Amino acid sequence: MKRIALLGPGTFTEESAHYFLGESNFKYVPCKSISDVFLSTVNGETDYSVIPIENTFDGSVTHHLDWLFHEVDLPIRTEWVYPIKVSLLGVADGHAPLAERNARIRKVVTHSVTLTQCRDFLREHLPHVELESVGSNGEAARMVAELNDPEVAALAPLAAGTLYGLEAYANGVQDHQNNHTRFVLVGQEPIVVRPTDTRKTTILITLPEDYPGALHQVLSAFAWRRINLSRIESRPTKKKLGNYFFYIDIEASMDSVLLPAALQEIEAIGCQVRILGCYPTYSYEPETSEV
Ligand SMILES: O=C(O)C(=O)C[C@]1(C(=O)O)C=C[C@@H](O)C=C1
Repeated sequence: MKRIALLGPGTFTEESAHYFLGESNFKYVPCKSISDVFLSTVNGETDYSVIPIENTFDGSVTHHLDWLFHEVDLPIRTEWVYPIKVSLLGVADGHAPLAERNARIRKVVTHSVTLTQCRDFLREHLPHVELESVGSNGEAARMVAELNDPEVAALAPLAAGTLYGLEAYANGVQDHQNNHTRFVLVGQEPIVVRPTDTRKTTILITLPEDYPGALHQVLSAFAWRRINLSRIESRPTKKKLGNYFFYIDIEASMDSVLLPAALQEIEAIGCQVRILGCYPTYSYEPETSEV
């Protein structure tokens, strides 16, 4: 059975992987930090890693993109987009009145990305609390259960509350209902989850130095072939101040005629092109009762 490293237990990453890959088709290996997730696949302890890379409201998880460029050579094998619904969890208090509960809480523990997704909620309902960020939301829930302190709460998935025996003080507290996170599965071997017609290609491009208009030429290689780009992000190469590479998501497959031709044209002007993956992509289909 293939092994998959992910942040967990009790995280959104785990919940989304169970949803898209199935709970029993793989052996899931929960890790405390994202570097442990990456390294377990790099060191051969697992076959794949699940990495959150983008959120609707917080944008790219740049730290994770940088790992893919600088630290590891793990191709992207598939991608999925999953809705993030955050709950406020704490020790059971027999459903105390909301105002009493909010006044009692003095600290909220969560993952830094979840914090940015719940800023308005915190400002409105818990403006007085101390905020502590930890490696994952599952870890936040675990800490609150272990502390067993009614003054400390976690922002985490509802499932983490069930896992650690916490009460849900409030559900759906993320500031926007349309809150989604994009996850990628990286690893050395291709994987087939289920058939889909949608494929994407992700590339990393480093521009030649002192070549005026290089980025314009890169973009026009896609534009005149009518190849759609869904994301372009610049990140420092860390070699020299002002030196950047571009992380580009392309809505086309390397099996098409046009995309390899566009990449050849880009290489011909002296750009370095690294293909990070050409992979199937899945999106969440809500149950009809959820719509
Ligand atoms: O801590 C978790 O629950 C995670 O799965 C991590 C993570 C992230 O790193 O973006 C995943 C999805 C949510 O957007 C918030 C946090």
